[in-house]
Amino acid sequence: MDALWCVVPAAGRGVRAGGDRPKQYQSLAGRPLLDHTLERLAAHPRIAGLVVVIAADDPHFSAVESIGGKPLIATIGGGERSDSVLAGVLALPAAVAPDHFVLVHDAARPCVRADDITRLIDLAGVGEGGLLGAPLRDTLKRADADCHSTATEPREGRWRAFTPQMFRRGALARALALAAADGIVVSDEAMAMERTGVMPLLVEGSEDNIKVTTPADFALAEFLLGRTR
Ligand SMILES: Nc1ccn([C@@H]2O[C@H](COP(=O)(O)OP(=O)(O)OP(=O)(O)O)[C@@H](O)[C@H]2O)c(=O)n1
Ligand SMILES: C[C@](O)(CO)[C@H](O)COP(=O)(O)O
Repeated sequence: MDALWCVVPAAGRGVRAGGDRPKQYQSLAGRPLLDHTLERLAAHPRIAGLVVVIAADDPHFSAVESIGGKPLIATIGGGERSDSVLAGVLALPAAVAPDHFVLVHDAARPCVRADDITRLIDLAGVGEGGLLGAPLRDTLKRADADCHSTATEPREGRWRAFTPQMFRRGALARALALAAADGIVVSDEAMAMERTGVMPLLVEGSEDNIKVTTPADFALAEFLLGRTR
């Protein structure tokens, strides 16, 4: 399989992270979180190029034509992550044919391991795509509005979804557009594909592929940056 392009949704507001700027531009080990993620993706030998999706009013993004020797295209996202991902898929170069696989990886996940990306490409690339994730290992509780546990949910067969997620360009664009037309906000690409009858392959990845979401996640991500590659 040829090297794949990767769409990087980076148009979020980072509300849960707080701070004076969206989390993807906050400092992680002395540099913007987004730079770590883009450089890690660009360093992967099976990634051909990156489409980074930014907010229309983003004053922080530094436009460059390449990173780590790989082409970098910037495009404008939308109100929901799924809108941004669709915009990124549509902004891929024309040379990325509809049946070519593409990756989608959150800007907010800077600690993704290269070996996990390789395994996803190798395992999910023989079917209709898939995603990195990990089986739930803790007991799962259902909470009421007052944070009291009302039930224990079965965890058998339950996974946490990570990114990258990997699907064929045309099928992904159609699935995302269909969800939007149906008024459904999908929380990941796999959900959009599942709605079309695809059963994405779950590929177990490292639990340190954290999504930086709250202020506390920055310290953990800094710790993990030095221990993952
Ligand atoms: N309209 C949006 C919303 C999110 N994202 C991106 O999707 C990734 C995962 O989303 P999340 O962690 O929820 O980021 P935010 O939406 O920024 O966080 P919050 O919900 O706390 O505002 C992030 O890299 C974020 O920049 C995006 O490109 N476009
Ligand atoms: C796509 C994702 O990273 C899978 O776990 C996650 O859904 C994105 O975070 P969000 O807060 O749902 O946008």
